[in-house]
Amino acid sequence: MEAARTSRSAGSRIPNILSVAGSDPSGGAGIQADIKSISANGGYALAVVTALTAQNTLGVTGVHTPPVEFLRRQLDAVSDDVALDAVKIGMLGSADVARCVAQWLDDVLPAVVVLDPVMVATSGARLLDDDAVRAVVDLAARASLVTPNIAELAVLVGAEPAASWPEALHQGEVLAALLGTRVLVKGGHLPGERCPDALIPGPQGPGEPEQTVVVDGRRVDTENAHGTGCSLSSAIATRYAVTSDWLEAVREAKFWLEGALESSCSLDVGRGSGPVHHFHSMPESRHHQLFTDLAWRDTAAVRRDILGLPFVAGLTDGSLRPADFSYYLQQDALYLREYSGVLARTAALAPADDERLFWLRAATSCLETEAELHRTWLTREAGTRFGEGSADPVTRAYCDHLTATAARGSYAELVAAVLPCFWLYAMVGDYVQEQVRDEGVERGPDGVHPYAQWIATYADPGFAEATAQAKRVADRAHRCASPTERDAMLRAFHWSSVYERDFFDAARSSRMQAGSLQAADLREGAVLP
Ligand SMILES: Nc1ncnc2c1ncn2[C@@H]1O[C@H](COP(=O)(O)OP(=O)(O)OP(=O)(O)O)[C@@H](O)[C@H]1O
Ligand SMILES: Cc1ncc(COP(=O)(O)O)c(N)n1
Repeated sequence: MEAARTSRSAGSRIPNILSVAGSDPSGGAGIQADIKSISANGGYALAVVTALTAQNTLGVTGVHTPPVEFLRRQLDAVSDDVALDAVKIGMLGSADVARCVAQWLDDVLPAVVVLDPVMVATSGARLLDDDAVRAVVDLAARASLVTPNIAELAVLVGAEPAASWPEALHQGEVLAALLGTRVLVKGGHLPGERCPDALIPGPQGPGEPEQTVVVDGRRVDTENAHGTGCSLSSAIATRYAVTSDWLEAVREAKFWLEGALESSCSLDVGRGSGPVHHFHSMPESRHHQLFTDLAWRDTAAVRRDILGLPFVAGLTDGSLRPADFSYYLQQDALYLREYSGVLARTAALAPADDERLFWLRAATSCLETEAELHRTWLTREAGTRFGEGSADPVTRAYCDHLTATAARGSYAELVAAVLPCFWLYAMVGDYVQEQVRDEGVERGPDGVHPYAQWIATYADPGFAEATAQAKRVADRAHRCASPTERDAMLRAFHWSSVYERDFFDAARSSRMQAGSLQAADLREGAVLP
């Protein structure tokens, strides 16, 4: 039964998928699994409850079935208002319930119906009365796809459970012919290293595979298979509503379920057969993201500012005034002295030897390698010595921020505060080097780029490796940090990034300030100091 009522508008809208199923309060099967599966597969989940079970991962201790009149009310409430792209049916429980749902299907004629003929829970509890099988078969004839497991397949065709895959396929073909609809035979309960399913076509229609297609799959070694049938059928209904292709829907749903089974180990729910992790491939919540991803995203605007600074353009095409570069280097030399002290403090707080060594090396190299560049340039070009002069307001503020964090913050916060000095320099170094290479920009009078040595220092693979290591340490610290500490890390990273930006621009702003001061004072006829 295809067609009749279709939803308001096809296309890119998120499809509405209704689950009509029993409730599993432990969340692994039934309507709870369906809602997660539909959501994880890109649908909007609606849910009508056929029965309430009292169950957990160990078993079912009770079933309560509300009056069928109320079931019909729930069904009508949904279908009177919402255009349904697909309906997935799970636990029916009794013949009355099955008949009620069948009647509603006849009245509403949903475009797509996937029936998972739930009969027995993994734990062994019966979820369908003995006398209800006939009513389920009647209902199944109205479905677009039926997805029985090995035991359910046997009951539906009135045979013993298949002991082999070929036998299961044969029973699937018998059922498809009996019902006149598609059947998905599931290999989950058969032994073997593989876990194949097979889509057996119903009556031929356009786009319908003519023959049975086996969709092979790996068997995941896990005890957590509670609710796989519910999750699979909901996923297929959703993916079909998106793709309009049964085979594609089965392939996508099975691939997704394999991941959910694999990731079930990241959950810790109950002592029995646990649930699968429905949201294994969804972007993790902000709480579970890497610090470096969060921090990088949060400071995108600051980085845009940095790459747009005249200082960076001047470094790239060599047009940066040597006086501005000397100013910058002089401030940087003052900064590096304090920064190396802060790195040494970071080392002192480090929880493990490898991290301690890393920060100590960074503190040393900061004074040795980087300072060398400053020494050479400053002596040659500016006639001053490394660390001479006084800190301007930006340098002062940046150093105060770092030393305050070193004095009062946790290790994680301090790591976040020192990280931008690695990361943003590596970024600028790479950016400038790439531009110089790609655009063949101006060289100095001797054919050499005037700032080649600076560029080489920060675009150096060794510096890139140190930056990568600092990022790994920050992510590790973030994983162990409390929520308050995590917020503090983001704030510390943000402020250091802002200071980095202002630092690159400090020579120009101090010149502009002096210039505007001069202009204003001249206008007023004042005498400059
Ligand atoms: N260990 C496993 N590894 C990989 N796939 C599995 C595994 N167990 C089941 N599956 C898959 O899960 C889906 C459900 O299969 P299964 O035969 O277990 O249905 P079911 O018995 O109706 O499920 P449920 O356990 O929810 O009752 C099928 O696609 C099957 O291939
Ligand atoms: C409400 C409800 N519906 C379906 C199942 C079958 O799932 P499983 O076979 O994994 O126990 C269940 N246990 N509970």
